[in-house]
Amino acid sequence: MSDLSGLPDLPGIPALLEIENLVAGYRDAIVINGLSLALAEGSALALLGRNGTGKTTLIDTIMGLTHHVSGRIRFAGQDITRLPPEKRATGGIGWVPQERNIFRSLTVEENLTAVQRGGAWTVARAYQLFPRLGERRRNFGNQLSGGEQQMLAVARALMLDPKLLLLDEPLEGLAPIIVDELLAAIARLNREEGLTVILVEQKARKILPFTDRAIILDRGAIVHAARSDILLADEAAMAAHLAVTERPARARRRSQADTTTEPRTSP
Ligand SMILES: Nc1ncnc2c1ncn2[C@@H]1O[C@H](COP(=O)(O)OP(=O)(O)OP(=O)(O)O)[C@@H](O)[C@H]1O
Repeated sequence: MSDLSGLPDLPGIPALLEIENLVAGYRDAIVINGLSLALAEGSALALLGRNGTGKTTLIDTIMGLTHHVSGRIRFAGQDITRLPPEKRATGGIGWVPQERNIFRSLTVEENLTAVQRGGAWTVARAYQLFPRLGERRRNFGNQLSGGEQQMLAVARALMLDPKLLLLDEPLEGLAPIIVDELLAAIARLNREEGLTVILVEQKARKILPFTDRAIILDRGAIVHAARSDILLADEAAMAAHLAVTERPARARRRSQADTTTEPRTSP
C-alpha cells in the first residue's frame, strides 16, 4: 500500500497546505471521502485520476466552492475551512479553473490590470513569462486561441500574488507546442519563483516530469501516492489507477473547439 497521507517528504520544509479527513461535495452528493493531504511549500503536486474521480471537486473545495461536510483545511498556518472563496483568493490561493476565468470582452492587458494589486506580479512580468501575451496585449479575450486564453488565465491568477496555484486541467485540448510552452512556464513558476503548484491532469505522463509528487484519486479518496519520478516508472500503478482509454465526450468537444483556434504547427 502506498503512503496515502501525501505528506511532504522533505524534512524541515513546512506544509503550506494541510487537508485533514476532508468530506465534501454538493448538496445532494458527497464526492470527497475523508481525504488527507499535506503539501510542502515550494513543491509541485500532480493530481491524477480517471474521469469523475473528484479532482475538480477537490480543487473547488480548496477554493471553498463546494459543500463542506467535515474535516479541516489549513493554508499557510491558518484554518481556512470556513473562509469564503474570495478571502482564499486574496489570501494567497490562485485558481485557474477548467473554464478559464478570463473576460472575453476585455483586452489581454485590461484582463491583467483589472486584477493587478501592486504586488510582486506586474503586467510586464506576466509578459516576460508569456511573451505571446505581450504580443497580443491589445487583442480581446475572445480573439485569443485556446492556448493564449489559458496563458491569460494563469497570468490573471498570478496578478493576485498567490503562494499556491491550483491549475485544473490547463492542458486540455491544447496543441502540443502550446502544452510545452505552458508546462515550461509552470515549471519556471515552481522551480525559479518557488510557487507551490497543484496540477490536475488526466494524462499522467505529460505532467509527472514537471512535479515532485503525485496522488491518484478514485471515488474522492487517494488510492495511490508517490514521488512523481517513481510513479512515472511504475507501469503497474499507472495501469491500475489511470485511464488509457479515450476521453469523455465533454472533454473531446472542448478539445475540438480549442484546437481549431490554435495556430497551425504543420501544413
Ligand atoms: N455540481 C455537481 N453536483 C453534483 N455532483 C457533481 C457536481 N459536479 C460534479 N459532480 C460529481 O462529482 C463526481 C466527481 O466529479 P469531478 O468533476 O470532481 O471529477 P474529475 O475527476 O474532476 O473529473 P473530470 O476529469 O471529468 O473533470 C462525479 O461523479 C460528478 O458527477
